[in-house]
Amino acid sequence: MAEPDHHPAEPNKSVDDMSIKGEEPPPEYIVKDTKFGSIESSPPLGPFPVVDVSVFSESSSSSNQDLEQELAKLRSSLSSAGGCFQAIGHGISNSLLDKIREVAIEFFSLPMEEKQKYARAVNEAQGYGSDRVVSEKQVLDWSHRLSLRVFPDDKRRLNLWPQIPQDFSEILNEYATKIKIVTEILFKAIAKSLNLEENSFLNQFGERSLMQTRFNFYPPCLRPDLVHGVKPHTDRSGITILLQDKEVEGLQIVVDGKWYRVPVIPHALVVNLGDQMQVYLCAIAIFVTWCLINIMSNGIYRSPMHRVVTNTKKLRISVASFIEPDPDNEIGPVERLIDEQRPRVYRNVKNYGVINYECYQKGLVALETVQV
Ligand SMILES: O=C(O)CCC(=O)C(=O)O
Ligand SMILES: [Fe+2]
Repeated sequence: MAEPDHHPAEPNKSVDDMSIKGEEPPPEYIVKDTKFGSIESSPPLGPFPVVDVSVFSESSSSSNQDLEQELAKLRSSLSSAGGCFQAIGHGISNSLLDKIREVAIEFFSLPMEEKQKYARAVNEAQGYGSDRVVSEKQVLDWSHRLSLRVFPDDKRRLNLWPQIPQDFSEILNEYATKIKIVTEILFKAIAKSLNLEENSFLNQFGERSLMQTRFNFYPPCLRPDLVHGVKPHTDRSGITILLQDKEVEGLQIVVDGKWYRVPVIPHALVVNLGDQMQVYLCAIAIFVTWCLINIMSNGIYRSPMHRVVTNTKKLRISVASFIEPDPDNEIGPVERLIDEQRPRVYRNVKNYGVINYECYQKGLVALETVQV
């Protein structure tokens, strides 16, 4: 039966099936528009600093000098140098990081029939499958995802949490709980790096902030030069904490208009800001100019443009956790910070996640569409 007009067709072949059979990517996967730069598997390694976040934790006994040094790295990485850093000293054990990757691979290796039990329904965000199709022109990405809401925990849709491997739910719960703690430490550190009150972001995100964890699977592709694992986008979140594959590279980030590879550091977490933080910080950055000399000289903290490329030989997985405020809250620059000298840059928006997703799937820059 034909799909109704308002649902552009979902892909009829699965990428893992095409990958196993060694099929060339069909036309709907082939990238034609190179507005964001052509696909290169090996651009230079990027200038993404490694930040020891243990110095930010309340129980830390590190010296003031160490704290200032890590805060300086945070500032430079989130403003000019690509909007991303790799966090070590985050307090999550190597064995838990390995376990979450293992259960991801075990799930992905199950027969399609089993995985389909957790299939994403058309027009829903959670579940297993390819990305939702929102436009006839959408170029499809060479990846599958399993997306699950993990917080607030009363909002979990447990029927979409895999039963095989058996310990999947337990490990995800343990991992997500630890990531939440890391996020709280980072929110406080970011506030500190801007000379803001420590709880500024925690208060804005609130007790019931959302956390969505997405397992990304990128099967090998015969023609990595023609497809994206994930097309160029900025994250819709406030902040994203990404566990990369332990061995296989693929993530690239734009710095000053050029693509750079993000190196694999097996037990580090890649941290980047998302659009919702950029909107919020935009107003704050103007408000607190006097204490931001070094940030203002580099622009404000940004949500970086990134993409994933595939390769011919190895499956790549990653586990991304997106933290954002309640979608029913209207977000936007804080009203009292806007006046004639400090004009509004972004309009207020509700449910920004939907705007972000539909824009990037159509090849647009999401934040540009909410500028005034
Ligand atoms: O797989 C990765 O390294 C990044 C994935 C990503 O950008 C995303 O899920 O938003
Ligand atoms: Fe992303």
